[in-house]
Amino acid sequence: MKKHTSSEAILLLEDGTVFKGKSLGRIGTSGGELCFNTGMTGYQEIFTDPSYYGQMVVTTVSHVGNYGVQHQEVESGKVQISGLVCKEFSHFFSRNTAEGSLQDYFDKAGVVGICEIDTRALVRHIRDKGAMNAIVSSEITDLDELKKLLSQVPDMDGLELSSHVSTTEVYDMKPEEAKYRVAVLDLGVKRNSLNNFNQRGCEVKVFPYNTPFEEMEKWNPDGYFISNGPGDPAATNDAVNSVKQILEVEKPMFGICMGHQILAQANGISTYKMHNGHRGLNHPVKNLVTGKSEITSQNHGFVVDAEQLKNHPDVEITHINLNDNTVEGMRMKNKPAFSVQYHPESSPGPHDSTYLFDEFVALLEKSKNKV
Ligand SMILES: NC(=O)CC[C@H](N)C(=O)O
Repeated sequence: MKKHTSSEAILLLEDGTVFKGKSLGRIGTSGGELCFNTGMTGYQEIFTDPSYYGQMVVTTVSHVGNYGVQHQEVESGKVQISGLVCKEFSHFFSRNTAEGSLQDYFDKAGVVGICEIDTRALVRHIRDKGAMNAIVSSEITDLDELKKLLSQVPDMDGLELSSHVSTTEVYDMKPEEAKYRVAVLDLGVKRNSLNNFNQRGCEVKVFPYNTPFEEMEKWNPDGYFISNGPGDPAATNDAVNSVKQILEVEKPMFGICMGHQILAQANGISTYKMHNGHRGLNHPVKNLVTGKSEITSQNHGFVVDAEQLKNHPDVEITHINLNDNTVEGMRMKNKPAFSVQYHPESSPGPHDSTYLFDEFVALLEKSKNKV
């Protein structure tokens, strides 16, 4: 294996804080919103999750890259993060089934990153000060020049990003025996959500983020899935309009993460940006319907307003986060529509919450029998 030689790299935060380290991935410059993920494993799934588009990921696990990469461990067709910030970046990998190194993978994908920095100090800093933009460079050392480039990185608040990651063509994924048809509004869908539907006998047709409701309804689906995705849910107007129309026909609807936030918006409930998002694989959530707790995979920076939800006549809270009591799930009282803020498809993460896919399929079955 050839030895990789890293050059110096700089990470500059919006508040002027500077971290110096070594380069990883492609030599270059890249900016985005800095966010940290506390997961201990599953880096390739995280880096290819479209919800991270426009964000630079700080990993709190200290070693990244040591088990290489594999083509089937992706959540979309490409690497989506705008940069990686970590402590130890391993240029060598040891796993029998690995197909290559993370370094080569990033180099090919054009991902710029920085390693050998004190990620504990960095995470404490953004945990206290809140989410902020940053720029990483392994080619520019002049801080004034970097500051200028950083000021051009857009603010996540108010930013529409689904159009950058959604499919442009409608496509279909069919299990051997398909019993139900699920139309997917792709705001940045993760592959494992689609797999979970296929595993339960659902054929899925995936539509671009701005597909009008009538277009999807022409396929005559049994139900709708509103996917996860990057950016500010308040800036994703087309999806909110489609969801309002889906609610009118009263077909089963399931939303995950961005899809959950869009369902809230469609009911006139607002979302807001959190001081720090939830990103990791061990977030405790309580299901208020069953009283059971589950350990969940999470990745979000926005959240649904709990007070507005509590006072809404048609919607109720079904799940809450046990760390900070934020809303983690809701359902409509008189319509077959529900959603969660976290990731039951996990990948990576624990599988405590896959029962939600079963509950959706039960709704599909019930609504089929009604017709
Ligand atoms: N994973 C997601 O769907 C994230 C939703 C939204 N972009 C947020 O950050 O809250």
